[in-house]
Amino acid sequence: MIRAHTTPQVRAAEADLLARLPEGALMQRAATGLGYAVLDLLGAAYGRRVLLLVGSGDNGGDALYAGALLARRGAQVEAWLLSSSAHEGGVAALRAAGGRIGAVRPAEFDVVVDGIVGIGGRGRLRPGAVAALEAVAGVPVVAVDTPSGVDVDTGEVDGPHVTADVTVTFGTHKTCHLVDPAAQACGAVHLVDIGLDLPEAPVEALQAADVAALVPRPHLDDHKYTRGVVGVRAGSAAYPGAALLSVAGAACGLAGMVRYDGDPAALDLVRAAHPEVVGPGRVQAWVVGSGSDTGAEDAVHRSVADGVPLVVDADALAFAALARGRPAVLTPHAGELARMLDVDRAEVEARWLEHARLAARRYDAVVLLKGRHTVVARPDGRVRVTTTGTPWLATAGAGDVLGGLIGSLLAAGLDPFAAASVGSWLHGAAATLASRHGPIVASDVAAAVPALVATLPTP
Ligand SMILES: NC(=O)C1=CN([C@@H]2O[C@H](COP(=O)(O)OP(=O)(O)OC[C@H]3O[C@@H](n4cnc5c(N)ncnc54)[C@H](O)[C@@H]3O)[C@@H](O)[C@H]2O)[C@@H](O)CC1
Ligand SMILES: Nc1ncnc2c1ncn2[C@@H]1O[C@H](COP(=O)(O)OP(=O)(O)O)[C@@H](O)[C@H]1O
Ligand SMILES: [K+]
Repeated sequence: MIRAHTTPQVRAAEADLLARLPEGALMQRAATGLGYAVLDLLGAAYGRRVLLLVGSGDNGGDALYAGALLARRGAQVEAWLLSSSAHEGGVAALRAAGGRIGAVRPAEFDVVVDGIVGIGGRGRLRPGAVAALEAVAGVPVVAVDTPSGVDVDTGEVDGPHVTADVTVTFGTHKTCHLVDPAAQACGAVHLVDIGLDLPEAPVEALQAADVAALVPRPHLDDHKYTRGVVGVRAGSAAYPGAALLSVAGAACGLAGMVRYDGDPAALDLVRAAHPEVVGPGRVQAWVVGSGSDTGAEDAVHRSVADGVPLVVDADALAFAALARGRPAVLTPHAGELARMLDVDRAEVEARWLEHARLAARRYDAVVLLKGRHTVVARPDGRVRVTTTGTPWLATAGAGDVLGGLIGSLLAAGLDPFAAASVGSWLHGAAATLASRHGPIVASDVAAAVPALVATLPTP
């Protein structure tokens, strides 16, 4: 599991550790990890030209000590001090190692180390920092802890900021490493363990091993009913394809049986494509709404009345309030969530975390906000971010497949938060697997799920 802690949590853990370690030890751990990460990127130190952008705090201190490490290995290191003060020990260490302070000719560097601000950054970057970033545009950047200029604890970006190739963070991940738009500014994120002892994290990202432990697998004595039956109420005369794709997601093999109880107009198509799918009857979970058109309200009513967990997607999201307080997963994209909350789509896309959490609280259900890094929020504020996937997944009908897949996980007994986060992880990873030979369509994603599950590590 990747865990993202808040700045106050990191500060508290740091204070705890600082009290037990010799002075400067923590920064040495951080700077050493940073220095080797820069070395990794450069391939070698000797003769390479490194520019440190140094702010007034400990983030700049990390950059200066890492610069000293690189200078001792033969790199030409220069530090551009962006403030009237800089970490004194770091400045002395860089000088002692042969590094230079000031007199910078920006175009000539192999890498820029962004030590402007980390978790102590407040508000927009100051003009001097913005000018420095403009001067080094085009040079690869390693960000220290966080890309300067992004909001560390929300993932929001409001103004100029660093766009890094690599971000080297310390002790734990922060929200900005997972949640867009800030996550897009991080590049590859590398975590350096500095020994912090941390509490439970409010934001996390499942990894393959976590998914392997959560994904339902049949027991020796299971039969189809004990594995769970998922029912699909999707599709309409206008949108029969949505029925097919929802069923395709539900019929990836993770539940024991799939029932189709949608528009009769789509039934023959469903039967022809999925002969294993049966008609209406008892289910352990419902998937409602994809392409449901005018039948959406009735589908939500009947599914809620059944008392089993449900996935509410697409057209049914307009009636999501009917599922309030039920074990439910609502699966809007940004435009749909904007309508649910009566705000502009741009507002949602600027503040993913805030809006996913707000909707989860307001609808008292798990909300899965679809995007590049999908955000899954529980009413109590806990969040999982999906980091699997590929831009090829932005294809019509992919959301229908996701709804069906999550429904099958609910039917198999996963709670809504687990079903949503595991389903979303599998969906993204299946898209990546399916797209290894090129472009994909939604049904390719469903078709790749079984092969993907086969690659999961044995728990
Ligand atoms: N907390 C921890 O556990 C550890 C922290 N370390 C480093 O320390 C950093 C935090 O250091 P600090 O608390 O000194 O804070 P930072 O160095 O992140 O930033 C604070 C400094 O930047 C200036 N500043 C704030 N907002 C600015 C803005 N918008 N534009 C320009 N300058 C701005 C402030 O005047 C302040 O002096 C971490 O990000 C990490 O790099 C590591 O050395 C080791 C462990
Ligand atoms: N840029 C992107 N990178 C990765 N995944 C994306 C991107 N854009 C969208 N997605 C994913 O693609 C799917 C699109 O679903 P959705 O918007 O519901 O489309 P549809 O309604 O056509 O099915 C979602 O799972 C979403 O997370
Ligand atoms: K930084």
